[in-house]
Amino acid sequence: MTSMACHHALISIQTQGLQNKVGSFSGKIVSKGSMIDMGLLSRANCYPVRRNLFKVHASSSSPVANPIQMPSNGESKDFRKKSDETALVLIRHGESLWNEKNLFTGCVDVPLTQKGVEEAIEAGKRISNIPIDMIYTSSLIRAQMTAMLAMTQHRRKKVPIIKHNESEQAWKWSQIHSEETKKQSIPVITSWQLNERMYGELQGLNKQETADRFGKEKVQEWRRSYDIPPPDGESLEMCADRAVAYFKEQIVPQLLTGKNVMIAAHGNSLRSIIMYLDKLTSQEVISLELSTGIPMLHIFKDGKFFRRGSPTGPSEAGVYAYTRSLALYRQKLDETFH
Ligand SMILES: O=C(O)[C@H](O)COP(=O)(O)O
Repeated sequence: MTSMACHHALISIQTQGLQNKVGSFSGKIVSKGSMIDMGLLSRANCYPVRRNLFKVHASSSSPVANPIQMPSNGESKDFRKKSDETALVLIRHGESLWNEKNLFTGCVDVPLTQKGVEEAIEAGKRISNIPIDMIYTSSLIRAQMTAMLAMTQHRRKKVPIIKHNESEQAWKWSQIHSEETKKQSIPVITSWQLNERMYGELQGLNKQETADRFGKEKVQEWRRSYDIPPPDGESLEMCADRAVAYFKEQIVPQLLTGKNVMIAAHGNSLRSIIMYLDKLTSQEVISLELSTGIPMLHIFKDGKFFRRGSPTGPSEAGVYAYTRSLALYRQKLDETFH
């Protein structure tokens, strides 16, 4: 596959040097999977209090194969046959006001532009036929806006609800006291560990002016290398230490219980997670670029992650025919919501 064709197929991922590692991005060739570190899953949790708060009953999940609740005699009935695969959707937030101004943003909490809002809605259309049972976002508003706006387009029409975990009281005061209403909602867990890499002394500086001042190569090294941190900031490796650890400790257990998960986060926190999922080397991750507002799909099956490319192809069939389970899910949506 030429790099142009790859670029077209995946849009946001620069693939040079990556094809051999992850297989074809056209979706026709199954990509190489990554074994989950099962040892880490059972390791003592770093966030014991939070973990209990986040526990969601497995019965509220929507396995890919038969996920939706079909109305029957005016009542909802679950169609839940255990599926052996779950979907993992990753999405970088839409354009922010500082992306527009070309400023280093990092952990500064900046909202989306109008274009970013539109990108999030467009992303939502592209994943509107993919099951989503849980959403994880960073604690930054641009990722949260993106997740919420994307979900307005989902055909299942469940309501995404932020689980407030800043205190026991906030948690308690935001409880839902109807099992039926709970079934029609999607928990949204916000977590600082998914935040953008902290850009240190670069935060608020113009990217072009910084390159002019320190040299293009130096700035590119700060922005894309694996282990060289920007002044007083986090390297990708440091960002991975918290983002990938959170992914393994909090998100993988949800996938293992059959939950379909969406993560709305940031260029570099997602690069570190994709590096883990696709087993990229520290050299390969240098050329991994994520565009704003482009969703990416992985399938989790038998403890491995399979990249399914980005659901942005010209025809949706090319996207959703990737797996039989996703095709079945879509068929159920067609039958129920048409
Ligand atoms: O934090 C930022 O400035 C951007 O969101 C990501 O920056 P990058 O393109 O340098 O990775």
